[in-house]
Amino acid sequence: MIVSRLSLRDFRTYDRVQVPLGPGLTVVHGRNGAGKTNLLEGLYFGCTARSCRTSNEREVLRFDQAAARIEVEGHDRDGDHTIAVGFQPGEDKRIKVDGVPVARLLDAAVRPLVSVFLPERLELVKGPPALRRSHLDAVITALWPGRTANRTAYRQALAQRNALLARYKHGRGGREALAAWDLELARHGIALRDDRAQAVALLQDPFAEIAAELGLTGAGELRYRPRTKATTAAELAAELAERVDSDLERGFTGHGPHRDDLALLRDGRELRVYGSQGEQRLALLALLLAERDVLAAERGAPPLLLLDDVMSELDADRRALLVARITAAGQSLVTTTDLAHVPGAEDASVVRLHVTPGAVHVDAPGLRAVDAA
Ligand SMILES: Nc1ncnc2c1ncn2[C@@H]1O[C@H](COP(=O)(O)OP(=O)(O)OP(=O)(O)O)[C@@H](O)[C@H]1O
Repeated sequence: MIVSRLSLRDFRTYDRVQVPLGPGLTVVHGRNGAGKTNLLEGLYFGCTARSCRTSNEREVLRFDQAAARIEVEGHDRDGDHTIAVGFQPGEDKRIKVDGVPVARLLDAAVRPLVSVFLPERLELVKGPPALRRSHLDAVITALWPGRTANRTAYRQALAQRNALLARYKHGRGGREALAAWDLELARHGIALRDDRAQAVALLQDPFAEIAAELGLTGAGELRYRPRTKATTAAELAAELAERVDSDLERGFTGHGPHRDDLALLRDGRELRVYGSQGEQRLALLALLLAERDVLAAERGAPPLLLLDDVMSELDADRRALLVARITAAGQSLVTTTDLAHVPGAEDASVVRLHVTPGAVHVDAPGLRAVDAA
């Protein structure tokens, strides 16, 4: 779905605001603290029913307000669509797609896939492996939605096996039942390992190429680090059986794809450990852009790309390359304090949203003008 309009009510700094989005690039500009990221977050919330900034979603309510409402309008091959999200802390979100209530927005076929770059997301490069694993798994879901069921089955088998291990550790059960779960876990584990390997294989070349283009010095590399060396379910089950004594002692499963990592490297060294802040930012941006290319190739459409404040740390040549790349296909929204930092921002095809606290001035000669405050 291409988003054509975003409406926010009582979301962060916005009382009521309605803004258009361009089919290509939309640039959100304004001084520090004006509310640019709030607008980007509102768009993400409208497409996913989640915040991309905080796990404490209460924070998105405008100060002293009880409820927020976010609406996203757009269109795809099948026609026009509307996604509405009503959020009131303590209650289930009220989500409607084309007027029909749905329990989860992430399963809705019409919603756009969204990829977001925020300074907070540097944790993906710097943080623990679990963050990169779950990011990689989200990419797999976006690439091949049908494969999500295998991951869920793996997680369930792991929870069952861990429950048995914990019971044994506390003297409440034997170890006989474990073998059955080993096979189940191994079967789904090998499939999960294969999916991750396949996704990383698709991402590796674009990641290296884009990292170089954005100015990462040295060779950028994405490397999948599976825990297991097994290539079949039987081999993985055998590995699990070999380690069963230490698992019983610990009370949980210490081996398998739930311990995998995705390494981001520069000249063979981990950016997580050795990368500067600037290098880590470039690597994150390269990863998101590589995913966008791969998704465009596999799914026929790139995700909506939201880039918060990426321009300030790039030199003029890199900015031009980045804008050329993101405007080549798909829809994107970029925030900046300075419009001059986005080459081509003045083009007639670009929608410019000038943000001042609580209000947005729309400059979109190619679209119907909307002024909102
Ligand atoms: N729930 C809320 N209700 C009202 N205002 C809020 C809320 N949450 C944050 N703010 C205000 O939003 C402002 C920050 O907005 P935002 O993060 O969008 O700024 P920005 O334009 O992206 O700035 P920068 O360029 O510095 O990153 C702050 O003044 C903050 O007090």
